[in-house]
Amino acid sequence: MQYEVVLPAAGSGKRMGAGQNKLFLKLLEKPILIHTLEVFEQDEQCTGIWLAVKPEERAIIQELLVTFGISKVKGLPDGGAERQHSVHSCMKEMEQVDIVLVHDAARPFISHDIIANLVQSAHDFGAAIAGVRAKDTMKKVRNGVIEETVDRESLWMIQTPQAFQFDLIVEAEDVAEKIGFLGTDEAMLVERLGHAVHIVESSYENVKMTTKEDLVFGEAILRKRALETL
Ligand SMILES: Nc1ccn([C@@H]2O[C@H](COP(=O)(O)OP(=O)(O)OP(=O)(O)O)[C@@H](O)[C@H]2O)c(=O)n1
Ligand SMILES: C[C@](O)(CO)[C@H](O)COP(=O)(O)O
Repeated sequence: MQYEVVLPAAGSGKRMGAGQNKLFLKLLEKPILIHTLEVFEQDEQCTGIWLAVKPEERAIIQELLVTFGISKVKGLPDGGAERQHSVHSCMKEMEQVDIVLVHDAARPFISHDIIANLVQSAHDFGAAIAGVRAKDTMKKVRNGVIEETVDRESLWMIQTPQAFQFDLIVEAEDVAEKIGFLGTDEAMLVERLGHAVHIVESSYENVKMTTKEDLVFGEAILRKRALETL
């Protein structure tokens, strides 16, 4: 089942502390951004990629697309102050499609089988997001003191891709912009509309490259996968 993907790539990478957009940092000699783009370039079901970028980084990203042979990018709209704004910027330029995925460009390790499950679930139910079950005990903390231990059995660590029927996510983004609601993921915007969002079990390898430690994990995952192909 075909889909288009929105990849927000206009962040500043503050938590990475690299002094640049972390997506340009390399994992085994290839930029994080390219690792992620290649997943969708190589997925036959992906019919288009939309990349939200900082205006001052557009030229360098266009050069990277040519260098690495990424041909599916349909547009590079300006990113916004927040991740949600960057995503919405892409949505405003897209033409109608059935299913659209939103995926952090900082998550290079998503697999085609999980993407396919998300697309099918979004087709069936309207909205579906990737996640993994919490592995650690989770507690609410206030002023440095434990306030509550949350029942771990019902807790999931949410990732991207987040997959939606196009009209649903466009409505959710438009409403959020109109009322000034800011979420940390797209699912929050759809939940606010009262629409059920389904979970699709993902992989613990689908790590978002956020802090320097994640780069170590990332290169280890790449080496592991290289050994598996031998
Ligand atoms: N205004 C923003 C903020 C983030 N992103 C993108 O959204 C994804 C997830 O965001 P995050 O991991 O938080 O990236 P940064 O915002 O760059 O990181 P930080 O919060 O540490 O600055 C990344 O691919 C990032 O490039 C974006 O397109 N526009
Ligand atoms: C969308 C997300 O990846 C789901 O876990 C996460 O909320 C993004 O957070 P960030 O601070 O914008 O990286």
